[in-house]
Amino acid sequence: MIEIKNISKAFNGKVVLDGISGVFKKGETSLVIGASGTGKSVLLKCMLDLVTPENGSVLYDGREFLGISENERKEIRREMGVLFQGGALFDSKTVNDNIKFPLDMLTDMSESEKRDRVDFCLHKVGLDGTGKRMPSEISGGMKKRVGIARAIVMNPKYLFCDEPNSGLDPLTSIKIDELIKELTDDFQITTVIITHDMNSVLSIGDNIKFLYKGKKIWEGDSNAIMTAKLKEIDEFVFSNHALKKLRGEFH
Ligand SMILES: Nc1ncnc2c1ncn2[C@@H]1O[C@H](COP(=O)(O)OP(=O)(O)OP(=O)(O)O)[C@@H](O)[C@H]1O
Repeated sequence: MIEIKNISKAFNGKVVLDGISGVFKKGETSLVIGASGTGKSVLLKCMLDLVTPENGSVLYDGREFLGISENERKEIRREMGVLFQGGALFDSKTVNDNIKFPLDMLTDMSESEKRDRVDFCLHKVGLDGTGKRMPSEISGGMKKRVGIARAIVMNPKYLFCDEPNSGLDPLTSIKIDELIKELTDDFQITTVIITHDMNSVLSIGDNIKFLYKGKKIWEGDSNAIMTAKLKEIDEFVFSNHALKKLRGEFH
């Protein structure tokens, strides 16, 4: 479980996050949603300590993450996996070596142990047999899967996904969502996903935190969001033409 308390951040006097609190539960896919520029990525960076908030705390299973020594922070960092927007693979490394990278950097496992772990993760993301390919030789959806395999290779307690569906077609997006959900469930990970994909909201939104102009103005699950009585949510949810049509606004 991750708990954030009263996170606030300003850049050059402009408030970007305004006292955000909340809980991300183990075994759940928790989504942070909201329009562009509303502070989602900055919140994620605060949780990863890539940006220092002016105020607030981030607790990983009760352990404070901000303002602690680098050694203590390293311990918690080893328990995190991050799927960066666009996958962020090393173009000059094979799929195998991309996935193995955190093991090389952070563990003293033997080469054969690392190979087993990489094979296991490749299998988990449905990419058996592709380890020797280069990133340039695989599709966008496969690159995301490789990014996910790398994010779970250290067997993380916490998984962060920044816009996991960006640049993917709708069907591939659904498959990536399903994969993240399945891994979260199988390994009881606390998963935090930044998105504005309504399909993800409806299909894997165990918990949804809705940000608006730097504040969390609503929280609930994928069923509750469809009937939430907030103008800002209505604008966000029904900005999608298909959903508007379902509601009968188009004739
Ligand atoms: N390093 C920075 N310096 C100054 N302003 C920043 C910095 N990082 C983010 N901002 C500002 O903070 C605000 C929130 O940005 P953020 O990237 O969190 O939005 P977002 O909700 O993730 O948007 P998107 O969905 O488009 O990715 C924006 O106005 C952005 O310009």
